[in-house]
Amino acid sequence: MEKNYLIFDFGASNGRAMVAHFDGKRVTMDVTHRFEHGPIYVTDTIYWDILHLFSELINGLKASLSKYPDVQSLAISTWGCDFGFIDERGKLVSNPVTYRDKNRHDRSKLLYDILPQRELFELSAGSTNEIMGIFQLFSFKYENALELRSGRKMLMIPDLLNYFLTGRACNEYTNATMTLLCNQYKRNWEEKILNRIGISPSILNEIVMPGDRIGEIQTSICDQFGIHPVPVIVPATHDTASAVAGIPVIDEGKHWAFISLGTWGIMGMQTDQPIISDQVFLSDFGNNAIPEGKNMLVKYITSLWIIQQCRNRWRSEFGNNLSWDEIVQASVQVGPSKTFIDVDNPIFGLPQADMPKVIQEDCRQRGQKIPNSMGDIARCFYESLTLKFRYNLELLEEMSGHPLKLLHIVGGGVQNKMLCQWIADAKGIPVIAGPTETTSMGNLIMQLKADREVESLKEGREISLRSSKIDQYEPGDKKYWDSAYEKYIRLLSSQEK
Ligand SMILES: Nc1ncnc2c1ncn2[C@@H]1O[C@H](COP(=O)(O)OP(=O)(O)OP(=O)(O)O)[C@@H](O)[C@H]1O
Ligand SMILES: C[C@H](O)[C@H](O)[C@@H](O)C(=O)CO
Repeated sequence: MEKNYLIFDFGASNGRAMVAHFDGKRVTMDVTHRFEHGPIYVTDTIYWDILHLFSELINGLKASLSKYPDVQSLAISTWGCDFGFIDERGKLVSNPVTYRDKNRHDRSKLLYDILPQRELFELSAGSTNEIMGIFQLFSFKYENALELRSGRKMLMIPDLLNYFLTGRACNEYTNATMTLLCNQYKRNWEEKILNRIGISPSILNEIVMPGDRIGEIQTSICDQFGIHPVPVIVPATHDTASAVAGIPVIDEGKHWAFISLGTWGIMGMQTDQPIISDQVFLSDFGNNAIPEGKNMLVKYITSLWIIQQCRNRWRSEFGNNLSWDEIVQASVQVGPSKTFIDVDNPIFGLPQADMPKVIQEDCRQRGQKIPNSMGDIARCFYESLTLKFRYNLELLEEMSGHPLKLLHIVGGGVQNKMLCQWIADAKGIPVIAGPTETTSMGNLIMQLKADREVESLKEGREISLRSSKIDQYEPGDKKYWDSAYEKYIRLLSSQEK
């Protein structure tokens, strides 16, 4: 008998509700609701509009339940890092601040005066990339912000949405590791970190694990919106952890790595334990939880965000119809790039009104030829990103002590076939690309586990493999990429000086 499950996958620029039909072997998905949203700049801060997100959650629920009243459960995954607070009455204190807000980045040095970066890494095992939650929490502390004066419970974005739905305030573990407030060996909050930054542990809640049932839609919400109660499961609420859970792994025994390719390129490998070492720290990698007590050793690389920002700008010049295809074709036509950027340079991670100009200015400052046309700029970006991936894949090989045999690329970025082929060529590794919807697949696997339809992540990934459209890219000629890589490495080392 076919069973239906409701998935909410909210990304940083759009969200969707999907109903997955599971026939015991395979899954098909029906997108029942889609919406756009985005960060909002006001009073020198960039916020998320959490009530807009909640109203879209309700729209997704209504659309899905009217078509599929029999869904077994629902589960929500969103981007990581960000959180809001509820006060002592259980009311929302304010809109959550986004991980791209400048303040949390600017204040990281002050945090490190209290809790040195290396110590933070060793206590949490996480990447000390400034997008992580602790930097925002510290920024609130520094400002003596209302969030901390009135806030009684800190809830990550999916935790907050779950709380609005069910009335239960808890923190799901994979996303909790995106705060750097957890000790990933003990799988619990790390009081040493909280004490050092002067935050009361009481703001943190019971930790729940992917696959746990946390309740059902509360009566007041059902009455208000004319829907019926549905069990609420926590998946890996951090979308990347869900994406990794959903990878259609073709050979678990091979040394494989992954890139979750979207606005971020989250590159890494699955390991049994968090890895804390000099090499991991110095390479800006870190650990985050994925389901079943497993770990991902990852690096958060600013990726298609840069070209998305460029497209926003180009659309204002060339018209709103400018497609990804046209940008990719323009980059193909101009031929090999004469210039490169370091996509990890913080200026590329911030919202920019004119990203093409920021790229040109960076090239000028580094004494490189300035890319002029849309094609030149896109080519410079796509090649730089490809080389950055090669660089980090080599670091992963050094860290793990094994050559990589296979790379899985998942997420919206797999629609860029040229980029997938370039990554295969530049690293000389076969790439399995797809599906675009791995986060939803990973979300579903945890609902299937909660419903005892599958026993393990491994079994879930076999379902993902049977149900997904994947493309294989064999590595081609590496000569061009070897010479480009030499130039790129020179650029990276000149930056360090
Ligand atoms: N047809 C296409 N050709 C080339 N690139 C594409 C195509 N479609 C999407 N992309 C690239 O993939 C990126 C991400 O796509 P999309 O927004 O569908 O994914 P997503 O999973 O929602 O990403 P995120 O969750 O990180 O926001 C786009 O910014 C774009 O660079
Ligand atoms: C940086 C975060 O992990 C973010 O949630 C990431 O998962 C993402 O943007 C994927 O779309």
